[in-house]
Amino acid sequence: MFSTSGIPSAASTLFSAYASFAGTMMLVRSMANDLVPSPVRSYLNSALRYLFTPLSTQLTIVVDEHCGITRNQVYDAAEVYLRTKINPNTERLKVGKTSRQKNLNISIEKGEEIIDKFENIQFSWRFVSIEPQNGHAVGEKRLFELSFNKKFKDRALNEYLPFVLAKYKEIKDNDKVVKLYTRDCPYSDDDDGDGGGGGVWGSINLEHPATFETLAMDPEMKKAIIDDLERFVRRKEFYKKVGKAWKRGYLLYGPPGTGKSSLIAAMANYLRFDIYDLELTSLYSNSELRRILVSTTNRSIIVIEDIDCSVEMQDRLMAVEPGLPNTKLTLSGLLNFIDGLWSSCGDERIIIFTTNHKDRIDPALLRPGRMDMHIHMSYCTNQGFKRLASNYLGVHDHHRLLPEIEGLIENAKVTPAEVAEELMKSENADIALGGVVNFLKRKKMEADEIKEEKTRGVEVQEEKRLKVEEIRRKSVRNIGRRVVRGGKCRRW
Ligand SMILES: Nc1ncnc2c1ncn2[C@@H]1O[C@H](COP(=O)(O)OP(=O)(O)OP(=O)(O)O)[C@@H](O)[C@H]1O
Ligand SMILES: [Mg+2]
Repeated sequence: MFSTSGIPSAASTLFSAYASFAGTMMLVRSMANDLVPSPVRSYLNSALRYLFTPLSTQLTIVVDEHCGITRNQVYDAAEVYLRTKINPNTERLKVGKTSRQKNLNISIEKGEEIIDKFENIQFSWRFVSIEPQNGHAVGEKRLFELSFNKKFKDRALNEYLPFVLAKYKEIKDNDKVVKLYTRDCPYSDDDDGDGGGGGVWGSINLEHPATFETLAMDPEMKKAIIDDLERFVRRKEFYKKVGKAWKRGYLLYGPPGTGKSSLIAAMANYLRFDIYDLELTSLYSNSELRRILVSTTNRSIIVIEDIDCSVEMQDRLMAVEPGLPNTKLTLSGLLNFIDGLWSSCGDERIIIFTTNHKDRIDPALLRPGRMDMHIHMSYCTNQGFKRLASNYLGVHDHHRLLPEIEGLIENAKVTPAEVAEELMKSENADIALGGVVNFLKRKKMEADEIKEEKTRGVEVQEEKRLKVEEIRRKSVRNIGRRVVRGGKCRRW
């Protein structure tokens, strides 16, 4: 029937030719499978794929989660950086948070693509997760594929990826929970694997809310401190160039309750540096001192509070170390030791000493070049009071009692801690500020009384002195008379 029309016959010929070609190819393929060894086969396959795929303008860099057994920093950086690039087109996200993280951890889900622009170059990131064949989550391979136009390969490697790494550091620093390390802390919540402080130090999160914003102190002094800190952290290369250890020392002095500890907390919160609270009086040997200092981490503040009291250690005999001469730990010895230690290891260190009595501390500490900045924390000033009133009551410049307080506070010698205590007594600004006025008046009265007593004391002493003088003069006169009476000598 087909042969009568002619055309179907051609189709059938074509069909049978194709069938026989396909059959031959299958035969060849199965023979090749049997005869050609598998590595050669896969090489041939990829070579053929390469020959028949049109040339791509795109380059893809694969960023694996691990480099051998350690984590790949570029992967971690990409993961954190891409969180900031999530846009309305992103369809699936992952969310998580550990107990010690401040913020929610949002990241993209597998298969999602994020487009980023860097100096007009388009970069496309894709998150890929390859599950193991056996269906277990363990052994899952995660990676990012970064694709961009081939001609930007150098810029991607030399500019874009370093930029992503720098952003990662910045984001991590901001998200970091600042810790307070002490030696008597019985436990440590330092389990984030960064090796921070472990061993001889226990830590808790620094929950101190003090910031430069809330600190009541002279605005110029505050600015000078912030500028100094900022200059310090950005001058890594400078310190290297001049051959100085990258460290900074501050001496905070002033009466109790003027904000020395609050300033330290504000500095730590500002820089996101951990604090190591070093209690010198609990130290028993040089080797112990060395061990605890070595176990502090970079980007940290070592604090020695009340140095005038700690320095009773000046003549303290330290335990004799085997093989070493009997050594006393003196303050200057400690300082030299810290200098030496820091010159050889450790970066971005700050050391802070505090004292209530600057006049009582070892001159070694005051020597020029030893502490970079001496900061006087003084009694509450008008400016300081305004800051506290705004912090505690939300009262700014306009309140009927402010002028009266201004008139009283400068001479009252009250500490910010005392003022803060008064301001805490009521949420009602009228009542709280009224309380401050009464408190300042009471303080003034007490001060006047003390002054009066002192003056009275001086007057009484003067009276006594005059009396004694009078008696002495009288007795001399009497002696003179007696002498004259005796005819032995002339009266004068
Ligand atoms: N300058 C200040 N600005 C804001 N609040 C302050 C200031 N000074 C003190 N305070 C308040 O008083 C409390 C005690 O202050 P802080 O412990 O900082 O004083 P200190 O100078 O370290 O005292 P000490 O010499 O006794 O250690 C703080 O928690 C804070 O509430
Ligand atoms: Mg203190």
